[in-house]
Amino acid sequence: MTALLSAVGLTRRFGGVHALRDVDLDVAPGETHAVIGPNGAGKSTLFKLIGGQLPATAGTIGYDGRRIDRLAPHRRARRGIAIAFQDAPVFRGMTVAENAMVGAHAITRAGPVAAVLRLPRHRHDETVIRTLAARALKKTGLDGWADRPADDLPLGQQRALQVARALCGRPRLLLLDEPASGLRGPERTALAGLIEELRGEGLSILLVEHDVGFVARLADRVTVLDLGRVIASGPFARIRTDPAVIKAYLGGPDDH
Ligand SMILES: Nc1ncnc2c1ncn2[C@@H]1O[C@H](COP(=O)(O)OP(=O)(O)OP(=O)(O)O)[C@@H](O)[C@H]1O
Repeated sequence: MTALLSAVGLTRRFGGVHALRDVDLDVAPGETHAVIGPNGAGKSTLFKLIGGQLPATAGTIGYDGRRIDRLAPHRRARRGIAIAFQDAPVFRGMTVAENAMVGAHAITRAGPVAAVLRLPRHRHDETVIRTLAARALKKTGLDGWADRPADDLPLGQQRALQVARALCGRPRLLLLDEPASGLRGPERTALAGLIEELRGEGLSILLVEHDVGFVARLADRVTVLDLGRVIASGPFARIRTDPAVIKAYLGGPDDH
């Protein structure tokens, strides 16, 4: 099957540091693909390259049959790539629904000037945005919180709100950056259930996650990075016994 996302030879240097070296990775339509690796492996850098927050030093990124690696982040968002960053801010002083709506502005046609001037096409957009937000909050179990200040949300619901915000952009590919980080058992289980539901609806998901149980439950395929390189890729059951993966996580005598 043709991949929805296809990164080839992705490389990113920061001065003398190779954060990513010649990384190939693809996400098939409807697949949940996890990226794991020890601290400093290059996972966040990979996400930023795909989202467009950072340019690559070398390599290409194809999405839906076209190259996107020179597009600005908002143009990638319009094509259906949404990112839920673990540390993305919940805007304080705004309601939960208003926070979710922020994710829809990226894909509306009128843009911010029309919004300020309150042009008719902006008013049309506003109706669309409200509908998208209401749907996303229902899907993420936050509909009961819609009019409450976002500051009131417990951590589990804040993560759900990051996902709701991303869903407002009507993505075909959802990038999730350590969604389970800091969550307790029941919150983690609820979030895993939500991600499973989204996968069941055919959404393609690329997930960076440290929580091995989370990855084992959700990922169809796992790519393991170490020191910026892909050291293994395949189903979780296979990579967990891969000697290179075990060595990367536990360290070997020649690492010191
Ligand atoms: N803006 C930057 N400037 C300089 N070096 C950077 C920058 N961003 C990342 N790096 C370096 O690139 C390498 C990969 O970092 P990255 O944050 O992508 O790893 P990671 O796998 O996400 O790590 P973690 O699991 O700790 O979040 C590290 O050596 C890091 O120090």
